Amino acid sequence: MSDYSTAEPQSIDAGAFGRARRDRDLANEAMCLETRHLNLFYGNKQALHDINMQVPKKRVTAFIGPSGCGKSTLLRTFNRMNDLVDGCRVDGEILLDQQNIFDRSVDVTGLRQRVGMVFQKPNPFPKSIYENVAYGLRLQGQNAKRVLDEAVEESLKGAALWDEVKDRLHDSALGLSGGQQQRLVIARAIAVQPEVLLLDEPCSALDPISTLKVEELIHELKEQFTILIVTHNMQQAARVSDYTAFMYLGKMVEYGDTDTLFTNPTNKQTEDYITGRYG
Ligand SMILES: Nc1ncnc2c1ncn2[C@@H]1O[C@H](COP(=O)(O)OP(=O)(O)OP(=O)(O)O)[C@@H](O)[C@H]1O
Repeated sequence: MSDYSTAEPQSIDAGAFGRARRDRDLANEAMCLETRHLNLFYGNKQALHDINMQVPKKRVTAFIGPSGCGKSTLLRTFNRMNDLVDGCRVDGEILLDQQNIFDRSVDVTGLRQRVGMVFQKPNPFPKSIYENVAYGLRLQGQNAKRVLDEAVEESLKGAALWDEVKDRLHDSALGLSGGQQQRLVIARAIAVQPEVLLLDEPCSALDPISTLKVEELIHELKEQFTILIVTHNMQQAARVSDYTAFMYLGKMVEYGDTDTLFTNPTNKQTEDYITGRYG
């Protein structure tokens, strides 16, 4: 039975998560990703300082912290999106299933298929709904109609969008609402069957109802994928995640089970932030 309820928590106190407590323990998890002494620099400016964390498989891990603390930078490092930023330099390691993603032998396009990403603002291509979802598979050389039809249907079902679009698959994706576009982008990401999904504030451009749908979707997707989410919204982090990392000034201040971090943080900075005393 799902432990997820859509009720809005009144505050971040014990029992106010809008869901049952999960009380996860990293010691009992199989790991998907691990960072080791990860430092990142934009030119001379260091944006990440000695990040060491393990990200468990098929769980939701949330990154929270004040603006500019490095949440998005860290998220983008997991599929080397920062390679595209001029002057950006990384040292340390990130292991994906025990292989360092910075190894020369790693094919970055392949890495980004294994580690898919969804951004804040829905970014469907100016193509049909069908072609948006089929895009990654076509890039891999898959053009068999039967295979694509099946993958498009499965992915749209997986993104909880199929019922809303099944009769208009060949219409432009740009005609969908913002919330539908974000679920389409998620369908596009899962069509290539990644292991990991990186979600960078996926709900911040959405209305409350679409936000709820995406949150419910995240809960379903973790059956299949390892999910990392950056969010500004602490209630959202508390609702959707199993584990939470609190970052401050490029450092990981506290990381662990979401229930514990929000109800009994070990660090004073974490406590100040989650109780709104930060600033
Ligand atoms: N492309 C870039 N070039 C130079 N500095 C950058 C770049 N991107 C981010 N930074 C800097 O790195 C630091 C971390 O930024 P980042 O966007 O990762 O933080 P964030 O926690 O995600 O912030 P927000 O919540 O506001 O999105 C900030 O000081 C930011 O100004």
